[in-house]
Amino acid sequence: MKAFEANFDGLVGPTHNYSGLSFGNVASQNNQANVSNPKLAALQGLAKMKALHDMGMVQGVLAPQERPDIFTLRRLGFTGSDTEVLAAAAKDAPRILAACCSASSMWTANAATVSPSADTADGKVHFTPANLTNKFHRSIEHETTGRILQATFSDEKHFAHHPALPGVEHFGDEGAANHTRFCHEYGEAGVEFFVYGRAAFDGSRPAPQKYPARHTLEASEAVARNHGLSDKGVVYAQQNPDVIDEGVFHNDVIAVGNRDILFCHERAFLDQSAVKQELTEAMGGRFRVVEVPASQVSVQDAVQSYLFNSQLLSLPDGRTLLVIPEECRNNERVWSYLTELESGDGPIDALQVFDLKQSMSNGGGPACLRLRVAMNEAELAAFNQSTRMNDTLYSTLNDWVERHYRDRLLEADLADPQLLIESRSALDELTQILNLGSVYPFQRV
Ligand SMILES: NCCC[C@H](NC(=O)CCC(=O)O)C(=O)O
Repeated sequence: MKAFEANFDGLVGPTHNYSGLSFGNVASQNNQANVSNPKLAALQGLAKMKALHDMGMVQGVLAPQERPDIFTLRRLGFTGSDTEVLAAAAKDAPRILAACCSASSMWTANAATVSPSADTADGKVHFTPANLTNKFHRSIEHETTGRILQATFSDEKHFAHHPALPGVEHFGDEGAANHTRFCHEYGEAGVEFFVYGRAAFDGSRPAPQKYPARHTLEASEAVARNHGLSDKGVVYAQQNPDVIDEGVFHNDVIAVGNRDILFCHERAFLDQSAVKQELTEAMGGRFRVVEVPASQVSVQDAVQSYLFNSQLLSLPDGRTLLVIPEECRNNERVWSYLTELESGDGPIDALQVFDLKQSMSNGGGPACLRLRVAMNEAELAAFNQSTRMNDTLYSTLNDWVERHYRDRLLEADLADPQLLIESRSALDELTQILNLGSVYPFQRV
């Protein structure tokens, strides 16, 4: 059966803001307290989704989360009416309030790890929502993420859903941002490549010194077991701990892969030559690596431009496209590398630039915004078609954003009870547009 790679992008939620919540993520830290524009952020994301749909790619939408997260604030001891909860949190714990208002679920590369049916023992597509334990504001996503994934991929004949791993640092799991699947054809068994920052149960292994390694080897191994992957279909690699300390908080900031191509920086992995060899062997010798030398693009340039946070796509006409953020064009060294790459005879044929500045300013590029789900024709027909991008859904969602979103948000606005009302009424309407049922806590009380 023919199979395709679908990209499910996170729709940016109405509370998108810059709160500097992610220690180790340079953009998040540098833009703390800047004014955000949630409306523009959502429209920029939708424009990318529509463009991929127009290229003939299968494109889906994943709904954002309910924020402000009143339910978490109540768990933390804030009481009274919703308005009183917001006011008390703003007064006594403004940083906790900010964490409970983040629109960070937009970066759906962190939503889950997905294994296509060709790789799994039971022949189903498997999903494990990432626990995102390392950052409090992200650790409160996985439950609702799981419900949104179940509402998007609900047919039990084809889709299997697991709960997130235990929410402790030993099993820190950042999902598909640290997972890539290689294959020759999407419908054939592939090689799932799990990249981790540290080994939690082995203190003798190297680890970053300055910034956290969010993802552990043990988390990846547990996901591989739960998904029923075969030993020969899995390769593990450790991220170079030094580059984590230079701001590479996820592997998708320094490497991206698709089919039989790995595009990465030469300093991406610990013992990089062994990693390349292991992947090549697992791929039966047919594997291509495009490795960018530090002499042309430094790790700092990669972190600043998000060159590797690109989408490497196989277009319907067979060409390979690299989808990059505008920041790549604005960096002289990166752009000169890319111009050479495009005109050379390597595996990357074309470039497409997108303006994703609102998301980029929080450390999320084109690849962070999407969750890849490779599916065969039967699975494609079985997922929730109301979440599939097309011309009608694009204009419906644009109109929905125009009606519900603000174009300016500061930390001081997060306690505004009106923002909570706006956000909930927008999401209530969205669940109808996307036919999701009651996935949000406020719809379930
Ligand atoms: N894959 C990209 C994830 C970016 C995300 N940034 C944030 O959460 C920043 C939020 C803020 O600082 O307001 C993160 O670091 O996990």
